Order: sequence, then C-alpha cells, then structure tokens
Amino acid sequence: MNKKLAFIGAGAAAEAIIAGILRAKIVASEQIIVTNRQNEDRLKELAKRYDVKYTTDASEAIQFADIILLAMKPYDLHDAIDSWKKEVRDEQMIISILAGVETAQIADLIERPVPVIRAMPNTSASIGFAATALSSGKYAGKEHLELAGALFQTVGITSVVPEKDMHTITALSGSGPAFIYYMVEAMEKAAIELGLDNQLARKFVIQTVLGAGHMLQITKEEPERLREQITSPQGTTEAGIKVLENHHFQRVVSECIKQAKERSEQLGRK
Ligand SMILES: NC(=O)C1=CN([C@@H]2O[C@H](COP(=O)(O)OP(=O)(O)OC[C@H]3O[C@@H](n4cnc5c(N)ncnc54)[C@H](O)[C@@H]3O)[C@@H](O)[C@H]2O)C=CC1
Ligand SMILES: O=C(O)[C@@H]1CCC=N1
Repeated sequence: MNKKLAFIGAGAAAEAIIAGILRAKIVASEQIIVTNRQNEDRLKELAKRYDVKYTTDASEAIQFADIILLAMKPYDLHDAIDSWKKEVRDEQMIISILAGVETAQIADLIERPVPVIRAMPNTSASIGFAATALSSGKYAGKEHLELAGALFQTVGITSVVPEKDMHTITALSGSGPAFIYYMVEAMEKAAIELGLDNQLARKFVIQTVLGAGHMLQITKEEPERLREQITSPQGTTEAGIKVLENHHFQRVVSECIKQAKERSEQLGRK
C-alpha cells in the first residue's frame, strides 16, 4: 500500500496494529510515524522495535501522513485534535479506533468535512488474528472504506457494520480477548492450586482454548452442540457446568458484555 500512516497515540492498540501491518508487509516501516502526548521513551522504544519513524511534534506527523490513525484514549481526543486540526489537508483521511467516539464527533472537532472511518480492532492484530469492524463516516467515500478495509484485512478478519452496532462490537471483540484471558487466568490458577505444574497448566489451557476456537470455526457446529458432545451424563463436565449454572455464569457474562457496551456509549458522550 503506497500510503503513509501517522499513529496519533502510541499505546497498546497502536502497537498491536503496527506489529500486525508490518508483519503482513502491507506497508514498510518508513511509511509509519508515531507520536504521543509526552512519553518520548515510549516512542523510542517503538522506533527501535519496529524501525518506524517517531516525532514529539504532532504537526510533523500530520504533515507526513496520508492516513491519520487516532489511537489515544477517547477522553484525550479533544486536546489531541485541537493542536493540529487546522493542518488536516483535503486529501487526507482519518481512521479512528477510539471506543465509543462517533465519526460525526471527529468531523465536528476537526471542523471540516473530513473522511473518517471508525474501526474497532483488538490486540490480536499484532499476530494477524484481529476481528475488526469498520463503519464509514458521513464524509467518507467508498475508496476510504476500501483503504481502511485493506489495511485491517492484513491483520485479521473485517466486517463493515452500521455505526450504531460499534458499541456492541467494542464489547464483544474489542474488549473480548480480555474476557477470554480472564477465564484462562482462572482456569490456570485452579489447575495450579490442584497441584499441576505451572508450565503444564499454561500449555494445556492454551491448547484447550485454541482447540475450542478451531472447533467452532472448522466444524461450524453450534457452541451448545459442541458443549453437549463433551458433557457425558453424570460425568465431570456436567459437574463443572452445574457450578457455572448455580453461579449464573451466562447471566454474569451477559452483564459483562452489556456493561462494556454501556461504557463504550458513555465514553462517546464524554
Ligand atoms: N487496547 C485495546 O485492546 C484496544 C484499544 N482501542 C482504543 O484504542 C485507543 C488507545 O487505547 P490503548 O492503546 O489501550 O491506550 P494507551 O493508554 O496504551 O495509549 C494511549 C496513547 O495515546 C497517547 N496520547 C494521549 N493523549 C494524546 C495526545 N493529546 N496526543 C497524542 N497522543 C496522545 C498516549 O501518550 C498513549 O501513547 C483507545 O481509544 C481505545 O478505545 C481499540 C481497540 C482495542
Ligand atoms: O478497554 C477499552 O476501553 C478498549 C476498547 C476496546 C478494548 N480496549
């Protein structure tokens, strides 16, 4: 891709995308510049790790870029944009990965009809396994959506969704990996408490999650059916599931996703 990218914000999400797109070789490291609010050491770290350019001057990053990728926290957006909004050029586009924030809010802050694509990836982008949802802002054309799509397709799967669904997507797949890791932490901890060797517990829980994911994808069976195949009458799985049921596991998970979605809505309103 013959485009230059400026990452405004250089945290975990920016790094996952940088790692993923460089790994996929869709852009070269000299086509990427990163900047953040004040932590120059972090920029140096990224420059060293990925050979990308960095600057402490946001204007320099904006001037360099064809695509401005917003990757700061939602509540830092206003301040961040303020310092360079007048420098955005007509031929540039913005991709925002900010939770909650609508494309219209970004165009309003920039005070011009700038093409904005909203994307919600996840940290699995770093290894090419992200699930990224994309929505088009009012001033974005087909070409902008295609460009963003081409970028994120190199780091996993993509789908275009109505912008109203972005809050739910953010909960499901943006935050989703953290919920899976939390489950993994708990399973591993239990196994170790029961006397299993740490490394063995880690190795087996990883393969169990991987295997379950692949089963869902390859067999295309309903998760419920796959679960039933494991659950022998009066067996071990049934005993475990009963505990989850008694503690309203499905309700807890449902509340978790709904709460994350609500938080996304709140972040957008701030
Ligand atoms: N971490 C994740 O898994 C995902 C995060 N996101 C979104 O990505 C964004 C960043 O998240 P993280 O990387 O986790 O946060 P982070 O806290 O790791 O990084 C935020 C970065 O923004 C920079 N920043 C703050 N104010 C700035 C300013 N005025 N100008 C330029 N840079 C500024 C910070 O210096 C830092 O480098 C958030 O809006 C989040 O909703 C989206 C998908 C997944
Ligand atoms: O926790 C957050 O707000 C961000 C958005 C999706 C994943 N992390």
